[in-house]
Amino acid sequence: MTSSETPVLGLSGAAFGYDGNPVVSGVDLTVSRGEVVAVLGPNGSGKTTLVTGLLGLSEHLGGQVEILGTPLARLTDRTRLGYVPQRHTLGGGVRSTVSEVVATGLLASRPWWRPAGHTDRAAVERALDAVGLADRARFDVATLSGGQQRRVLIARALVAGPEVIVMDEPTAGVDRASQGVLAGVLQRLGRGGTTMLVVTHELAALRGVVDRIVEIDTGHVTFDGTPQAYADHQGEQARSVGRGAA
Ligand SMILES: Nc1ncnc2c1ncn2[C@@H]1O[C@H](COP(=O)(O)OP(=O)(O)OP(=O)(O)O)[C@@H](O)[C@H]1O
Repeated sequence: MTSSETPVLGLSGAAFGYDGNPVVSGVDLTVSRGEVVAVLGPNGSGKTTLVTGLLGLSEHLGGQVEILGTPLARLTDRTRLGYVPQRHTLGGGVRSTVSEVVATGLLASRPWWRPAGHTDRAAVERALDAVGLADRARFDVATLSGGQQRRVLIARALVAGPEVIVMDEPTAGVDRASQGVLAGVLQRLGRGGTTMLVVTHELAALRGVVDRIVEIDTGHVTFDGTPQAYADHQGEQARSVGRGAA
């Protein structure tokens, strides 16, 4: 058990990368229960490497990383983290209903020999309800729009009841109206107390949803604070560039 004061994520001097080579390093980051944190930064700065490192999908190459009070290397129950991967929709190759896709999010927590029961079906219904797709449960996923498919993937990440959800660009590549719907889904989850770490290039789409911004540039954290402080920081940077050009 973790107490409510135990940070959901606690990183100190953390480094993550590939094949032994760090891409992000020196990351100090503490995320408390219920926080909704946007991770911003230029292309290739290491945002995905950082968040996938928390999921054990990129290599942890240094520093301390604790998830819900447990060192990353000792975290055996991966269902405590939910993950919505980057640029992912559900193509037409696989014929599955929306419910079936969401139910795959329960596979890690259910022994293979136990068929889905009432509790599992109720969890799928709750997750679909949370993303506003309860009425699409029996639809073939391939018939859904890109934005709706993202919501199916969010439901899949939610269904096992994770304590933190990591999302990699959930609003990228969908039209503005769908971005608004997705932002509404994230806002409801955030208000319900779900801790989220959201990599995004589209901060405007998530205005009012995130309560903290972490900026990564060339593998290092270059800002960590509130959206208002970030706006001030950007204004200050723009002014100093202007002064340099004058
Ligand atoms: N699987 C991998 N193996 C080796 N290097 C990788 C791998 N994935 C990413 N990289 C490298 O790590 C660096 C950071 O990539 P990363 O995807 O973390 O950045 P990002 O900030 O998420 O970028 P974007 O905004 O474009 O998604 C890049 O130089 C990239 O080429």
